[in-house]
Amino acid sequence: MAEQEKEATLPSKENFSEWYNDMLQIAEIMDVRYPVKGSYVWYPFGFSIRRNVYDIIRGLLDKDHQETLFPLLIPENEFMKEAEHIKGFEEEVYWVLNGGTTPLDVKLALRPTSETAIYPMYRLWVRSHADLPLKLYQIVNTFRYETKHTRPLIRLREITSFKEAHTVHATWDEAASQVDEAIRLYIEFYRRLAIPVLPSKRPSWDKFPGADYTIAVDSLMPDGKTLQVGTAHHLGDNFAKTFDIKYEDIDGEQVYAHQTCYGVSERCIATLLSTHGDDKGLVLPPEIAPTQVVIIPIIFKEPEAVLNACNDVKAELEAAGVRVTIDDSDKRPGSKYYKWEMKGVPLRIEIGPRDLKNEAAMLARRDTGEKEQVPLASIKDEVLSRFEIIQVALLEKATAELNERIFDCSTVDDVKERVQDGIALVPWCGEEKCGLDLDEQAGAGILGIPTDMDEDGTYKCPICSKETRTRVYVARTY
Ligand SMILES: Nc1ncnc2c1ncn2[C@@H]1O[C@H](COS(=O)(=O)NC(=O)[C@@H](N)CS)[C@@H](O)[C@H]1O
Repeated sequence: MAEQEKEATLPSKENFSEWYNDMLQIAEIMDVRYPVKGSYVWYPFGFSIRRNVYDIIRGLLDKDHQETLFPLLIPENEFMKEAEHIKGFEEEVYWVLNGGTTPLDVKLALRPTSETAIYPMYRLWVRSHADLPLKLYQIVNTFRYETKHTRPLIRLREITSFKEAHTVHATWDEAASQVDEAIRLYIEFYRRLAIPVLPSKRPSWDKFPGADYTIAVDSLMPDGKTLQVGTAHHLGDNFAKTFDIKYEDIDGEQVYAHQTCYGVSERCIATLLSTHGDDKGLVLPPEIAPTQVVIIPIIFKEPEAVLNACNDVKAELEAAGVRVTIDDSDKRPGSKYYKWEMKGVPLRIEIGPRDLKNEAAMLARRDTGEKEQVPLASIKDEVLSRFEIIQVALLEKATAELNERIFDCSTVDDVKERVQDGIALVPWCGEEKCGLDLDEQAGAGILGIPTDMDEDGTYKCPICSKETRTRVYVARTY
């Protein structure tokens, strides 16, 4: 990529929307200039972040799932089988009508999600209870003709990094346990990105088309809006009945299976970059960072000795598995600091002639800016221990920021005010009408009922004043 001619500066993160757009370009994450609305191009640097992030979710899934790959094109007759599902996607699905100049005899859908591609095959694969549970996932591109405002990493028409898992179980309860397991996996996945997320059960009008219920995890973006960064759906036996997915149980009876599906997209990267970034650019958790350490030689005399010391440190860190580079370009140190801070490199090591004399090096943390001189003899341990410290510090900081922006509210006016900054926790009687009225009056919708919160109080619905023991998250959303 052409180096930035002059050092483009980011707007303040206070102006999140502008910061976000400029960050994607200046830090070389995604190039938004591709001539198809809702389709964007990964820069190699952004793609290496994506690879590190998706290696984490693969590692978590591979413990008891198998990765696979299904076709992109779905024949109309299969896509149109499950009524609820169609209703949910008919406005979003792209169709292929021709092969070259030949009209196709069967229209083909570009998968918006892959239930109707996978389940006809599950019908062939699932025969006996011994085949269950079946737990597969794939990481593919999917296509949704989004009519709302498209946004890189957040709302795409071509979702480039759609991780979708599809599981088959013998009973409704086993599928329900799998949904809970999926949410636990997502919470762990986001913990590894140092991102706190809020799990909640979506209201019935917001569940996945064709599902019995949906549990989602949401993150809070710097502008006070929440982002749905993962969902898990209990599909009951709805799709099994539609696609005839049955198994022979131990009594020899044919029984419809129960299923789940759960998905994450590149929104996980949107929240990673947005939550930890600052006015100088990205701040990356060490496990994700394509470059974890950059070594800057401070050369104004004894260049040989300084560069030798830098190479020795690089070799020692590489031997310990650290992703490290030396920036020995002829730029002045300040512009080097700018570049690597923009790319979110967690640690910078500065080595100059004075450091050599003291057999030490200067270690600078990207997340706090803290600089400390450390002995060259223990540089490897100093670096590795700081990776742990940075990971914990980023998660603690993001968790504190989230908790400060969840507000107990009892009136509509409270909600209206508080959702400008974050998430309102609001009593709800459970009636859809009250939920929709609240959305209309407060300008923010019900996210869902927290699944990790024990309620022991009684409250009054702010719309109808009915007594209730249930409270819901309410927020402005992407
Ligand atoms: N247009 C989009 N751009 C980016 N991410 C999206 C988009 N639409 C949905 N997502 C993300 O993809 C996740 C899964 O999508 S979904 O519709 O909720 N669920 C499914 O499609 C199910 N088949 C589980 S994979 C959502 O939670 C959301 O985080």
